[in-house]
Amino acid sequence: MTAPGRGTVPRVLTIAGTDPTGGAGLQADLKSIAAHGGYGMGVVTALVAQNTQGVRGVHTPPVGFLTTQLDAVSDDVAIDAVKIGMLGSVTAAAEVTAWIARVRPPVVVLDPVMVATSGDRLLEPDAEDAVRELLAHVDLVTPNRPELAVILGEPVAATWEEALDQGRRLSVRSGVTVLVKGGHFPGDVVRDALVDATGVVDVVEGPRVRTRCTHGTGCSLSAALATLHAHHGAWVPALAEARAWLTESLEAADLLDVGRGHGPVSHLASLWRTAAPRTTPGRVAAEWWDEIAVVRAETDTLPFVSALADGSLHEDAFSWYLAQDALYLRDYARVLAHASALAPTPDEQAFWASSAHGAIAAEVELHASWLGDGQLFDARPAPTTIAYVDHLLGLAARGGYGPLVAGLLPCFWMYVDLGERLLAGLGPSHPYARWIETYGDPAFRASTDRAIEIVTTLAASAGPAEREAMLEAFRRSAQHERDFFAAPVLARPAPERVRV
Ligand SMILES: Nc1ncnc2c1ncn2[C@@H]1O[C@H](COP(=O)(O)OP(=O)(O)OP(=O)(O)O)[C@@H](O)[C@H]1O
Ligand SMILES: Cc1ncc(CO)c(N)n1
Repeated sequence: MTAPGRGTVPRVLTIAGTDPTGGAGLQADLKSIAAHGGYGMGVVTALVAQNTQGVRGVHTPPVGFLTTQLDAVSDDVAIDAVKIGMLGSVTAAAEVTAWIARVRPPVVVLDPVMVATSGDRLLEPDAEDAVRELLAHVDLVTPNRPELAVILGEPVAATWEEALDQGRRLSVRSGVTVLVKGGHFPGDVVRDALVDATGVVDVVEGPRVRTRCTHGTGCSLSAALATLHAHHGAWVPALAEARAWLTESLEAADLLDVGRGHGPVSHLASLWRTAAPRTTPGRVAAEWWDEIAVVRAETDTLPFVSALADGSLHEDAFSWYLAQDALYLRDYARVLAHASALAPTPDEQAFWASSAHGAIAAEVELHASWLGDGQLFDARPAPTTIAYVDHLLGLAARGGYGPLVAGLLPCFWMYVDLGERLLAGLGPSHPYARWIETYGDPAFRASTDRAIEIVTTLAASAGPAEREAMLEAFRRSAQHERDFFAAPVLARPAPERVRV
């Protein structure tokens, strides 16, 4: 998605009642306007104490204050479109009518709100005439089945054809385009029709979404139409786009899990699906660590790891493991050096270079102190060692810094985690104490934290595809870590070998 240019975001005002649960009224309108790329503004006609189950009360501020709000907007902002929802009272309807006549916004959509989805009245019965008067000043009116009947002073339409006929008559009488809404008719297909005074009828059909969450569909649709008309300059394409959006928003509505009655639609579902989900380095770290929870648990329960922890590990198995680790470290250091070469900042460049140096130093130290005088004990790389190293060299060869450093991370993170836990449970005269102390060391923790910070900061700001590639590299390295620890016991069950 590209950022909109100057002057391309329509400024859309909703004049409506409120819904503190955010599914209908002004709150829903603002979400709908935003979902369609508009800048939403809101003037409150009435404060409604309602939720997904019903209306508890309505507080109407003095009508003079409604005008003060309206003028505050129109005195300052060039308005591109207006949507009018709940008016509540005769005086509010009259005030809004006078303001519209004065300001003459380019596009006005009237959703003649009379009754909430819950069945509660939102318009004083004596205000119906005032709503009819307002009709003369709007471009589109969007009544549902009962509202259409009330405005015409006729019985509620029994069939879709009857509703269309009522829409036609209303349009002829008022000169206003009517959106006849079919949401209240049964059937698997939901139809809406734009009817204009010349008799042209444009029907838009869509599947009926099986959900109880239809609270505020009318509000959201009319706000969407006001915004989309500002984009398209015509009602038919605006309705086609709004209906496709509404279907998607209804389909995702249950996932919101808001309220116990008729829940709201998920206004931003489409954007959430296509935009990269917002995250933070901390969240990435928590998710990725959790992502490898099973691999970590499998590593912890390996015979090699348990025997290392309690010190019962056979010396030969340990030496075999260390020889493999020395072989691993040599190439790991090369890959770290490659990360240093690719690093975007001097700080990261230095970090990976210093880690490369640390890995080589560790290899030299292993040779010197454990494996004896430069002789690797059984020094051919095992399949697990080759597999891990090849994975890392592959990441380096493919050239992407993100997946490469994500692939390097488990070698820090899983080791420090294991080292710290083994160190905490270290008994006296443990044969492998020195090895454990290396990895449980606070300096190694500090390096690990820096590596986590570099990788997760990069992942948090990456697009979805790059982040997934990084996670995949991280996941696969974690599996290689586990397999590396599984190899000594699996490859050489309790070897009774004599050292030469
Ligand atoms: N279950 C559904 N599946 C698909 N579209 C629906 C569904 N329910 C309503 N719609 C659509 O939602 C829009 C509003 O419909 P409806 O006729 O119910 O308006 P409304 O009664 O003014 O809404 P509300 O008072 O709930 O805000 C219409 O475009 C309608 O076709
Ligand atoms: C404020 C307000 N406007 C409209 C509706 C219609 O759903 C509602 N429930 N609340």
